[in-house]
Amino acid sequence: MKNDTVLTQLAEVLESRKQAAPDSSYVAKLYAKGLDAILKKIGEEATETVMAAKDGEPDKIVYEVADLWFHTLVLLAQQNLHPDDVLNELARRFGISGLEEKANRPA
Ligand SMILES: N=c1c2ncn([C@@H]3O[C@H](COP(=O)(O)OP(=O)(O)OP(=O)(O)O)[C@@H](O)[C@H]3O)c2ncn1[C@@H]1O[C@H](COP(=O)(O)O)[C@@H](O)[C@H]1O
Repeated sequence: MKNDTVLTQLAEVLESRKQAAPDSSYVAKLYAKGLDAILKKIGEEATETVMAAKDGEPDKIVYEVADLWFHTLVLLAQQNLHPDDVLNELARRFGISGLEEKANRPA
């Protein structure tokens, strides 16, 4: 599966969990707990990412960044935002820097 498809399909699942009973799934439970609980998870996962990087364990870094990204995706959904909003912002920034790099390149 292509990586952008993973994000899109996961976003659809996260959206569907808004209609689910709180005790039916991890994400539904997190929505029910509210914004502060989601933000707390993001803080925890960010700290775990830092610790994994300090330990210098590549597999652990990937695992913790996946947890961090996942919980930021839950936040986006809870705020009625979509991963594309972030990807579009990154693309916009990349477009600007890409143009700057091109302008600075010798002809
Ligand atoms: N990608 C994930 C994913 N990554 C991490 N997690 C959960 O995030 C939590 C990570 O927190 P911790 O490492 O602190 O572990 P924990 O101690 O169990 O967490 P807490 O109970 O303290 O919150 C774990 O419970 C993981 O199961 C995820 N839970 C779900 N997904 C995806 O989200 C979809 C919907 O999930 P459900 O709503 O659970 O069906 C699933 O199909 C998956 O694709």
